[in-house]
Amino acid sequence: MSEQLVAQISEYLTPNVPIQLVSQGAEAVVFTTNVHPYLPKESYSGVEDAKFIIKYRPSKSYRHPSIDKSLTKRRTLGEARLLGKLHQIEGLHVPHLIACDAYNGCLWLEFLGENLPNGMGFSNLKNFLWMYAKGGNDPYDPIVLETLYKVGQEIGLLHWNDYCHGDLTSSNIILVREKPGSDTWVPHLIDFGLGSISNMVEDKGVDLYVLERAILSTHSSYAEKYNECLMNGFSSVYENNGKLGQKKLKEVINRFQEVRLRGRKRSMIG
Ligand SMILES: Nc1ncnc2c1ncn2[C@@H]1O[C@H](COP(=O)(O)OP(=O)(O)OP(=O)(O)O)[C@@H](O)[C@H]1O
Repeated sequence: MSEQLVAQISEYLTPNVPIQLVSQGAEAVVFTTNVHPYLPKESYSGVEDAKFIIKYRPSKSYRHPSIDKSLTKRRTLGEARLLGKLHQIEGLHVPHLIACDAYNGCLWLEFLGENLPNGMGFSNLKNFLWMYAKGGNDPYDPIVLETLYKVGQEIGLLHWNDYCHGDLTSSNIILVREKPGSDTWVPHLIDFGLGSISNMVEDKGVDLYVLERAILSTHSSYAEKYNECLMNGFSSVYENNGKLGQKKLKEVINRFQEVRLRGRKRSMIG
């Protein structure tokens, strides 16, 4: 990370907020901190390892300052609003929004997940599947298949409620244990920077295709079964919604197949 960026963030957050870098993407820098943005320390300091996420969109010097300010504000506010709305959908899991400073491009979010055993990395879906594919475990362990089904249900709920993710990779799905020590995982969807309210089957088909490709490219030997479990979970949400659900499911799946076909043609042509 450049010195200029570190200085920009440190000045904004002040030395009272110690931060640790998690990732630096094209648009945002993500940190963890043990400081809550507004609760007094006494109210959570008893909680072991209190941790929060800070997602910061730094200003971009290559953009005109006024365009930069308005883009930063719009994107930060957009993600915060979406998280707020998604949080109200029963059964859907996204991080709690703790605070939003749209003018400075900053979101504070609930920290989700944990480090997987045996140095298998952070508990996102990608690493979780690696753990079962590589770690001498059964890649078709019932825990894996059940977790994938639940991932499909999360996406089904998102789409059924007419929201789309926009960047549905296996790293943007964080798995959280149902209870400490439990082997049951609850998938949470993160990173709604490209998310939208959309009833368009095209957007839904693209979301499904992006995730299918992500699983195919990292877990090719098991991808067929994995994607089947995902789609079973996805379909179950629509099928629980009667005839309308069945009709809409057909539309989404048809479009998903079209998107897949377009993707194949594109990769054949190069
Ligand atoms: N609520 C959270 N709990 C735990 N980790 C998180 C959370 N939000 C983000 N992260 C971590 O930070 C990483 C980047 O976050 P996010 O995808 O939201 O930012 P981004 O800048 O859009 O990233 P990218 O450009 O890589 O897609 C995630 O892959 C995850 O490891």
